[in-house]
Amino acid sequence: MDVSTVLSPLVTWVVIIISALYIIYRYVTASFNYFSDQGIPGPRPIPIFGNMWGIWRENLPEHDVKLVKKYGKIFGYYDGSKPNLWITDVDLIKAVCIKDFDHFVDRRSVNLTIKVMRKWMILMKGQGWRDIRSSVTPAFTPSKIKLRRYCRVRIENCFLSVHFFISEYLFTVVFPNFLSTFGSLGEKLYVIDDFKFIFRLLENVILERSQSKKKYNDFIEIANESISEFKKEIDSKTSTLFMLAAFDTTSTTLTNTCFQLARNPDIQEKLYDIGEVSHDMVQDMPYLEMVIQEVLRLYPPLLRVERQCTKDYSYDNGRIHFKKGQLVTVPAYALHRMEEYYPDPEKFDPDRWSPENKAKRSPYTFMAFGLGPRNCVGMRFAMEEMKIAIATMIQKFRFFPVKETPLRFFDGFCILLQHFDATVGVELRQSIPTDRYDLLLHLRRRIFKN
Ligand code: HEM
Repeated sequence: MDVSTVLSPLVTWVVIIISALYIIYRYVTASFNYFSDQGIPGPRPIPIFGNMWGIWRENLPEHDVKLVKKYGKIFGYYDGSKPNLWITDVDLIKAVCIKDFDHFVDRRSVNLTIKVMRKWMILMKGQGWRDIRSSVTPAFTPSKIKLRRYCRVRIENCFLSVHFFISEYLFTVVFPNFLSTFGSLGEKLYVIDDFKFIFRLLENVILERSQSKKKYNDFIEIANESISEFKKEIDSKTSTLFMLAAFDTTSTTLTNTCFQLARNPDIQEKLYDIGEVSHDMVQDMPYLEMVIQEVLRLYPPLLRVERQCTKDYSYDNGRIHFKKGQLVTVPAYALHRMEEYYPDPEKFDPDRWSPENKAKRSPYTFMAFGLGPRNCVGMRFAMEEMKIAIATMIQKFRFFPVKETPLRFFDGFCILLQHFDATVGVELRQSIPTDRYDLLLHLRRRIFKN
């Protein structure tokens, strides 16, 4: 047999395969010179995963701190193949979130077809977001909040938390079109049991309330009122976001506050001296507010604040270009731990928030509630709710550290801070006839279902 007749189909196949691999390689790495062309530093990306390979093994808060330390205040990162500029430079943060917000209206596209989630305000875009934001905002003005007496924050509520999905979320970041392409499979991945529990709970509460005339004055009512005032086609599922945004963030912050108070008895006693609280008093509790702000600085429940460029933009006389579709990340957790902005950053020090000390710092160094027109709509509500909860707890209980106290957060890709294990000692302040009565709150968090 003629060797050339055998070789030529083989050679043809080898050439086809190599060419195909080369084309795929070029396709998946096409965006990888986006930042280097602009002279912006950053970690080297790899095909398909960009800079996210192995991130599921990392502890995300620590990962973000390391990156910022290594690459500085402005650097390029790739979520899969998508360019994402990380910024901790206060002028650029201000430009993106406030001054030139018009170019950065949206958050990342998740392309959800899942009915229950696609109307979440946090995921909405452009005009749809503007419409719902302007209808919801009036429900959170100080006068409206004042009308609501939500002292019914029960201790179990404080510690309710949704175990946010790690692998599922990572998947949608690297492959953003997956959910829209594989609708029902996406739904199965995303809507985990914890979510279903919350959805069902909320639906039942709303149904029950619709059948009674009783006023509850809590955030479920806020969400529902503002949504029903909104004339467009919005269903009650929108309020599931309020429930998640409100429960998870506030419960995490209350847990973290208990920890810091346990470790800092002087600060705890200073809060106790404030005495009984009422709604009106809570407005004027500067020290309590300083304590909560310091807790939020050390542990911002949302580790990263994100924007997507919605219109091409150029910054600093064209030094940095943002193309439509590009992502921008403000790594809040890492920003809050930058020595330059917060000296001795690991130290819990509420005095950083005294008016004099605050005035020495740029306001754009604090991102716990985000910034600008797209910041947290529930910020005032959350602050008041937490102030009342903490002041009420401190009057009744004293927190103290126990052996297993180290506060740890889950490893893996989850931009919500999730406790791995949180144990704190609690004793009743009132003297009880027999002896001191010690309670141990064991707040064990499990990512894996039992
Ligand atoms: C400790 C409590 C809370 C923290 C730390 C927190 C933090 C945040 C952050 C960082 C954002 C993103 C902001 C940005 O991108 O600039 C956000 C958005 C949001 N938060 Fe909160 N939040 C808290 C409580 C609440 C509460 C109580 C509610 C509702 C009652 C709420 C509702 C929302 C909504 C609807 C958005 C999306 C806003 C939009 O896209 O326009 N949050 N929150």
